[in-house]
Amino acid sequence: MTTKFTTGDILAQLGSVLASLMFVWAIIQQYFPYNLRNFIDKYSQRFLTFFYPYIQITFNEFTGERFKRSDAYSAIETYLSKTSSMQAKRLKADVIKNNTQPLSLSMDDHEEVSDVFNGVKVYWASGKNIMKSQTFSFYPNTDEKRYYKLTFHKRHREAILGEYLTHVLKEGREIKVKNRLRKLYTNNGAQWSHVVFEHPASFQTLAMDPVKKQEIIDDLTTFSNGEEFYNRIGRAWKRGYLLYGPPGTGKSTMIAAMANFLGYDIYDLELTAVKDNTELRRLLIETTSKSIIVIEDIDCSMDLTGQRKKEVKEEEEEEKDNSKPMKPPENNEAKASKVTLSGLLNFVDGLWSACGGDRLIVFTTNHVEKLDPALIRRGRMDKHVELAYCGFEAFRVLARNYLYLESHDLFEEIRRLLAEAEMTPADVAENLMPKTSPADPESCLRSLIGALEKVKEEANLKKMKMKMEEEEAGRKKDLAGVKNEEIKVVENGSNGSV
Ligand SMILES: Nc1ncnc2c1ncn2[C@@H]1O[C@H](COP(=O)(O)OP(=O)(O)OP(=O)(O)O)[C@@H](O)[C@H]1O
Ligand SMILES: [Mg+2]
Repeated sequence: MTTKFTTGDILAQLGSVLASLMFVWAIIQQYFPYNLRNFIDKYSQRFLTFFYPYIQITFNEFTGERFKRSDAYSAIETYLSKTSSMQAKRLKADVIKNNTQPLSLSMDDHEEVSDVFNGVKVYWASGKNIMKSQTFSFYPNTDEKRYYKLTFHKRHREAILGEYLTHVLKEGREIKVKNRLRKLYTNNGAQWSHVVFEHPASFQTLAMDPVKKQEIIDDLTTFSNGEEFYNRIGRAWKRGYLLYGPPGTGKSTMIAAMANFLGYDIYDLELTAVKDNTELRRLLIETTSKSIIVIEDIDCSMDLTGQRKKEVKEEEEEEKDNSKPMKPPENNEAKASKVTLSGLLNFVDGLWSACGGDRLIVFTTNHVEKLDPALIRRGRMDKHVELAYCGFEAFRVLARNYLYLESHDLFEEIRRLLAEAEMTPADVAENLMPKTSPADPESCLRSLIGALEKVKEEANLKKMKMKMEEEEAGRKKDLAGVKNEEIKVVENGSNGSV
């Protein structure tokens, strides 16, 4: 009869041999002189590696700099959190203030979990070394050095050291970016200050044509996963979006939805507060990767000749206001804007090539026709998105969000009216906002129908007025033509009489 040993049996045997050796080693450490201990340590390790086919790698929590947590350790911790929550018996929980996930879980000390990568099984164990403190303290001992130990068979050395570890670190970092508290930066002159970004907008709640929406989601996904692609084709990892449409169609809401979808920070750049191109460059270089840089109402922030309109307007008003003392000319000069279109274009084209990481730049405007074609050509603003008046599909999203309605008898009437009247999603949303508790969907829909009819009526009146004005102008023109003719005739007549 032959006895079969499973891999588990062999590992168990090796484990007990190791445990015995460790025990012997502990005794040796107590009683043998330092040199002899070193000697035994060295040769016992060689002996073990000869018979033990597994490789171990330790990732310490702190390396090098005393108070700096190792990036690899925290990426591994994040990477293992999902596996740990399913496999480990003892877990550590930490609260993270995040919209999507309230707790971060990791395995407790001296736990072990396994992971499989391309069919290869590896083991991750957590452990800690406690340093003996020389001083007495009432506080808990902080000299605990935690580590993760990765164990795998030596025949997989190449795959694990290369592909697997790269995968672990990349995925861990990505999850960390997604889970972090995101920030909204605004510039006060040349300084960024930030608050926590907690806008609830999402693509689900954004009312727009579903096909267009899916196109944008796909584009963003491709962009955010495109590091290798951008490297391969030798282009900076950036993408420009131009969002245009009338006020209240959801441009700012879409930016918030984009940031939530990608897990990016937002830098809301107020161009009118930036002194000159140098300051602009400095501000933009300070932005971090995985962020969206937003310039709202680009046509109002900057004139296409390079002078900011707001300030020019202010100056004009000041000139009109005689009660205010006039400022000395040099003061006015210092105040004039020096941020130019070419400065902005140079930045859009050039900076990201020098800074690593991915960035989206988003411009919004109510008047796309006013923008210089140089600013919005593809390559600078790669994707142009029109946020339009509310269509029926966009209305359905709002009805679902505001009133939990998938369908209703009044929907057909609303579909007909939306095709005839121009109303922004912001106005439609306002009409759908429940005015009673509990909400009465029908009265909200009727209020929307009333509002749409009013808009339609006003538009018809406006059209009629314009037509009448045109006809009046035409009549006046004709009359003027007739008068001119009469004058000519009179002139000719008088000439003839001479
Ligand atoms: N497409 C939309 N989907 C959902 N809500 C919308 C949409 N458009 C507007 N809203 C609602 O209307 C409000 C105003 O919208 P938002 O600020 O995004 O408009 P905007 O296009 O940026 O306008 P402006 O050009 O004046 O900056 C938002 O708070 C949001 O609740
Ligand atoms: Mg806006």
